[in-house]
Amino acid sequence: MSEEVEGVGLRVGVVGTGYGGTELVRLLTSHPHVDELHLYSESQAGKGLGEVYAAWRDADLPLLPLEALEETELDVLFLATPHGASRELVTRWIGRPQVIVDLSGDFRFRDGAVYERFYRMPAAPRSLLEEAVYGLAEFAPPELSRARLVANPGCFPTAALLALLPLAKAGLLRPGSAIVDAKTGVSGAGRSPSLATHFSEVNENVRPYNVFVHRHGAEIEVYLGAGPVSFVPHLVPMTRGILVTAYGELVEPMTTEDLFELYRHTYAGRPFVRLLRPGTYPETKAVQGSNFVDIGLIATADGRKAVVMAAIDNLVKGAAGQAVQNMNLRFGLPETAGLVGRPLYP
Ligand SMILES: NC(=O)C1=CN([C@@H]2O[C@H](COP(=O)(O)OP(=O)(O)OC[C@H]3O[C@@H](n4cnc5c(N)ncnc54)[C@H](OP(=O)(O)O)[C@@H]3O)[C@@H](O)[C@H]2O)C=CC1
Ligand SMILES: CC(=O)N[C@@H](CCC(=O)OP(=O)(O)O)C(=O)O
Repeated sequence: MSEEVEGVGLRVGVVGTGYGGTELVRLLTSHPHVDELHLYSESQAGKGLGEVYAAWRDADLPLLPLEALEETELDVLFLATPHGASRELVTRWIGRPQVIVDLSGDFRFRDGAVYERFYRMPAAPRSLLEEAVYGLAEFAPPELSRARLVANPGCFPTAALLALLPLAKAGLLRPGSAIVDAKTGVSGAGRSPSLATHFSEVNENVRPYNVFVHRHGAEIEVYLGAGPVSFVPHLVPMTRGILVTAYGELVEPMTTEDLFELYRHTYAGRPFVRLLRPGTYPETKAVQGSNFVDIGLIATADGRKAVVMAAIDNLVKGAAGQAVQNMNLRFGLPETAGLVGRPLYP
């Protein structure tokens, strides 16, 4: 899918050896335009990645302390760190690597007060919030191509916004009518164990959580721009994947075929959006391990409501994959560079 761009070889760093950071390593180690890859870790510095993850036991990937960021010139630094930690790291290192791509929620809201309400911690300095470019890759603004700081979207917002933005941008979604029902795999909660992600709490169980108070509900509302959104996430017993089923009232009646044409037009030429023909619906297994988003849709018989379903891998399109896609767009590389792997199936 991707062609080589002569002469571009990036020096890349990744901070954090959690699930997001390690997924970045998986993608970046086979990226055709990454010349150098440096890994930084707060808790595991001095070890190799293979000591932290058995899957990497044969790899020569040393984990450097964060202070080593001082010593290396980087073109891109990915922060796969929790909110709060990312705020500190960006404040300290902005401008040193040419670009920082942050996977946390710290720079996704321009309005620090909204951030503080949902994340319950102090927001980053206003100048940085205003500078950050929200990297929903398929809708990224032209400023992405010169950004110093990219705020990689949340996993649920990525799926929900890709499902609903074509309608909202066309003025066809009735404000305040959107309902987003979402199911997520457990890796969305990161690698640190907790009671909620304990095997016996998750296995053979499905449960809603953070109903109407999840911070991703606020992120979806801000970037959808179609009034309040009712967002209900559910935890389901799988490792990777998000399936969003979004419902919205239409401002004017539409058929399923009208919807399909609108989405086909909106996503024409976007390599990671697989729009499914009416009558076919997305499933998480068909995107696992890949940067694809599969989108299916249908209108109600009276044409007054749309139901749009989107499936992504939360660790790829919902995190590390989209972060690499943003790096590609930022540096004028083929959008698909390093992201051509097929989904794992079954
Ligand atoms: N998991 C997912 O599906 C998604 C995650 N995200 C976001 O991406 C970020 C990373 O998520 P994920 O990898 O899943 O989380 P994990 O909990 O698996 O990993 C986070 C890593 O951050 C590092 N870290 C923790 N505290 C600090 C600190 N104070 N300073 C520096 N580094 C620190 C640790 O790495 P080390 O031990 O090496 O120090 C830790 O392993 C989070 O902000 C998350 O919200 C976004 C979208 C989807
Ligand atoms: C299963 C699970 O717990 N998922 C996480 C996903 C959040 C996330 O990763 O996103 P941020 O970067 O916005 O923190 C959650 O619902 O909070």
